[in-house]
Amino acid sequence: MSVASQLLSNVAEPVTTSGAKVSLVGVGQVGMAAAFSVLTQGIASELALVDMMADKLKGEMMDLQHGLTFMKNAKVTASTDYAITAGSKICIVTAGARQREGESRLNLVQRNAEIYKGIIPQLVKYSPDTILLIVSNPVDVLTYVAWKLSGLPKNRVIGSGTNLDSSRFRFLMSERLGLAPSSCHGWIIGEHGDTSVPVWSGVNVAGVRLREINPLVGTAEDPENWSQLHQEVVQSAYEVIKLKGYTSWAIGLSVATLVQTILRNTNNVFAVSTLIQGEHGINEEVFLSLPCVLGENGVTNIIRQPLKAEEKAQLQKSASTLNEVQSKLAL
Ligand SMILES: NC(=O)c1ccc[n+]([C@@H]2O[C@H](COP(=O)([O-])OP(=O)(O)OC[C@H]3O[C@@H](n4cnc5c(N)ncnc54)[C@H](O)[C@@H]3O)[C@@H](O)[C@H]2O)c1
Ligand SMILES: O=C1N[C@](c2ccsc2)(c2cccc(Oc3ccc(F)cc3)n2)CC(O)=C1Sc1ccccc1Cl
Repeated sequence: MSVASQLLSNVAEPVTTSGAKVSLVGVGQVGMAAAFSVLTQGIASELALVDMMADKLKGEMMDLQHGLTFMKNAKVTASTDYAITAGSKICIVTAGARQREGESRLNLVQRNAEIYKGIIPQLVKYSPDTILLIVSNPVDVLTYVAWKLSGLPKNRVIGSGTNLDSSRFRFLMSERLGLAPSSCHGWIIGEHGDTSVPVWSGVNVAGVRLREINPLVGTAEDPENWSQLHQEVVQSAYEVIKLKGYTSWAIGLSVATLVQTILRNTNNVFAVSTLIQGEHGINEEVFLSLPCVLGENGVTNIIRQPLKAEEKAQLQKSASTLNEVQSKLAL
């Protein structure tokens, strides 16, 4: 008799398909930061990794497995075969090509859309009830591409959107006020990246709107130049790239937080990319970020934020731009 059979007195067969399985495609800088965050916070009971680079994939899996004694236990698997993702509650997609020096966003979109054609149908084949969480850039267009390729309902295809933009904004606000970032509230909406939209009317601490104190906050006439905070959100992205060559920890933590909210059905609100056709006078079939209620069924509600005319105009401009880009894609 084996040691195991002498050691273990069997009572019942263990369940093999865990209830909190998360799959992650793309074990690059962002993917591994997200994987590490999900595991160290004990968010998933099973984590399946997929990538096209077999050696890196196996190495990352082994390295995470070797740390499991220091974490709440989880099953960590990896394969270039999407069958490993079967039964996933959530599939995170960070796979994609990075923007080349001088490459247009449209060209990047087309390259990544092609990559998605090999990923999204496979994920849905093995996990037809999954929620897709898209991170690859340009994230808003690629969330639309994932929605179209997957055939899933709009509530189950979510982009990380301006969740990272908003967390950077809250950190920068906290630095100005000497408060914890979690006590500084501000929402960045619309298109992720350079053209995101800060909703200045809602920026507050403990419900005290900065605009109640200084009505010029967020305007060019503001002597304190609070609008620089949003410029710094964009600048800091470029600065991190210049300093370390990529970004990982903040986006990884933001993805893990979204995953936790969905798996635990906690109905927290985050700025994520969702199909916003019908909101704020937008008629195009585009994904942009608004404050969304997240739970086990994905996006269950969009918060109806009162927006200034200028903020609405910026959203509508982004919607038109994305619609133009999407119309050129062969999906
Ligand atoms: N949404 C956001 O806020 C945000 C923030 C940071 C980065 N990003 C984006 O995340 C993406 C990943 O960034 P990164 O720094 O991790 O890049 P990376 O190059 O380090 O990793 C990408 C990974 O994808 C894999 N991959 C590529 N094609 C694949 C395919 N067809 N199938 C499976 N795997 C494939 C690569 O092998 C690589 O391991 C980029 O598009 C980046 O712009 C988004
Ligand atoms: O922090 C980040 N690192 C990035 C990156 C990561 C690895 S290579 C490039 C990065 C940085 C700067 C510009 C840059 O250009 C793009 C390119 C395509 C695109 F769809 C969005 C931004 N990308 C990806 C990315 O989305 C962020 S967040 C961010 C980016 C710009 C402005 C504001 C924010 Cl919050």
